[in-house]
Amino acid sequence: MTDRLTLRNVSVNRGRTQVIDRVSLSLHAGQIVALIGPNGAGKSSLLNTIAGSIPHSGRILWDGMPVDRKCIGFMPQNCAVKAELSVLQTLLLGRHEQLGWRIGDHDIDAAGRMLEEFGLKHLAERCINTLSGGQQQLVLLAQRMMRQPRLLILDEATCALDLRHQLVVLDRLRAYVKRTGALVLMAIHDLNLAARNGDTLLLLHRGRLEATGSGAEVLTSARLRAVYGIEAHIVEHGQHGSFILPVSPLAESTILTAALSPQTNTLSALPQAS
Ligand SMILES: Nc1ncnc2c1ncn2[C@@H]1O[C@H](COP(=O)(O)OP(=O)(O)OP(=O)(O)O)[C@@H](O)[C@H]1O
Repeated sequence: MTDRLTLRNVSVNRGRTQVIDRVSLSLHAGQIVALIGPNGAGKSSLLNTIAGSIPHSGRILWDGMPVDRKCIGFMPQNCAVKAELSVLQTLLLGRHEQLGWRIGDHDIDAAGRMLEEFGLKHLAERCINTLSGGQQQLVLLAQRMMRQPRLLILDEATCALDLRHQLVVLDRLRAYVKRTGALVLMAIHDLNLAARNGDTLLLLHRGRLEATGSGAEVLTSARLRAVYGIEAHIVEHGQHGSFILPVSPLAESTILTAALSPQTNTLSALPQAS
């Protein structure tokens, strides 16, 4: 049986405000799930809750059991490192639960392979707090993957990366899912990246799960208008599927009244990029 992450009626309060409102979902492992939604929608709150960092009501189960934190790799938003550790030491810490008094050759080899995979080998001896924001983000992601988690939870883990590194990371995550059958759950703001790389998209809006499905199912012009408050075209692009072309923000007053009208989802008149 494939592992499954199940949420039943999960609600979260922060301060006096309910920020997650009765979210229920069921996600099978062996896929990348992109969690999207506007600023303040509750993405980080939901991920922190699943990772066990925030109290909640309702049930969160992994394969029918309460989630064992040992099977989770979690990279929260803005998790810059201040410690004076080398990049190699930082990666090895990803395995701290397995490390005994000695660090074995296989751990060093695994860290070496991971550094290579992420193009970080030349930085192995550098102190992590001297790296750029994007380099740190890559190191911390590689560290989480050193744990070989069954459930990898990433909160905007590509936001500091240039375009090439974003693609490299998503490529690595895809390979990881294929190799291990893990579930990757990642909050991401770039909707095109989410649609292209997410097997399933979860759209969160004001703490509620607004839509679930493939990129084409979730990201319609009408939804972008109603949830994000933007006018956008969904441009069909042959074998690459569709992509979102943001045009303009709606006036605040229009956002609340934006209707969900499926007829306006595709603008086929736009020129197709070659
Ligand atoms: N520590 C906190 N105390 C009180 N309210 C909080 C706290 N952290 C977040 N919130 C509120 O919870 C709501 C959801 O915030 P959250 O960070 O989960 O959203 P998000 O979708 O991740 O946003 P972003 O895309 O901006 O990162 C927001 O209204 C935010 O102001």
